[in-house]
Amino acid sequence: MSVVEKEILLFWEYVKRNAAARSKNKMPNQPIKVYYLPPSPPCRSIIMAAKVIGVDLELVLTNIMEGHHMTPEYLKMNPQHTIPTMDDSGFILWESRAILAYLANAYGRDDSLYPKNPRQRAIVDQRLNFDLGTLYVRYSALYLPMLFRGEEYDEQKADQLDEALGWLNTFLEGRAFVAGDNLTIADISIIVTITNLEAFGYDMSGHPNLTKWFERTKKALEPYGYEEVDVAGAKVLANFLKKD
Ligand SMILES: N[C@@H](CCC(=O)N[C@@H](CS)C(=O)NCC(=O)O)C(=O)O
Repeated sequence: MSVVEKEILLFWEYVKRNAAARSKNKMPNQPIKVYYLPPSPPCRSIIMAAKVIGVDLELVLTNIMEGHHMTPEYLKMNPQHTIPTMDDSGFILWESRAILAYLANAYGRDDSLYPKNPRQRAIVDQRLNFDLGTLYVRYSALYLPMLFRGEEYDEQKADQLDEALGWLNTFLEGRAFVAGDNLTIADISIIVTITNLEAFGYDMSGHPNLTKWFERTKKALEPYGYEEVDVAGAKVLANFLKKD
């Protein structure tokens, strides 16, 4: 066999192996359960990502206002008692960003939502960690006391949130999406906070890259439930804000 024939054979084996691995991974055997509540921001990101990926979810309403997350059954599954929690044929996972990465890895048609290239993936991970450790923390510090305890707007906390939005604005310099040229799970994780801010009337006009990205990402997610899932959930939360 010539060298060229050997190369062709090896390549063909590689194509077949990959196709087999991909088709094995493609669809879950049973519907993936997600314990959720519609207005919950991290739950909204999971529902939109599943639609982008094209995987069906069985949504299990879990009303944390009524303690559905504190039952012995729920605590056995997730001792940290948070929503969203995912059950994929007995594989239990919580923390929305970990769930996003799992769904994209396990069921993504390709790796565009969560790249396999180490450096590209590292940028997506950096954005997800920024979201978890900084943006969502600063958003929560300002708004959760206002939403659930009727507290007043705190200027110092607002400045800290605006500083985080400024960093996000800088990350977006020369990029269409938060981690590069295409939509990734980092955009889907971050947009839910930005959608809340819009619903709460937060002025983001000082961050032009951010506002342009927001419009672009809304359009990208429009076919995947942006209005029905994300905006609708944010509006429910906005109703909790004290009106002057
Ligand atoms: N970092 C977590 C946050 C999850 C979280 O705090 N969810 C809230 C609802 S939005 C919750 O479950 N609260 C009830 C509790 O913590 O007991 C994630 O992204 O999944």
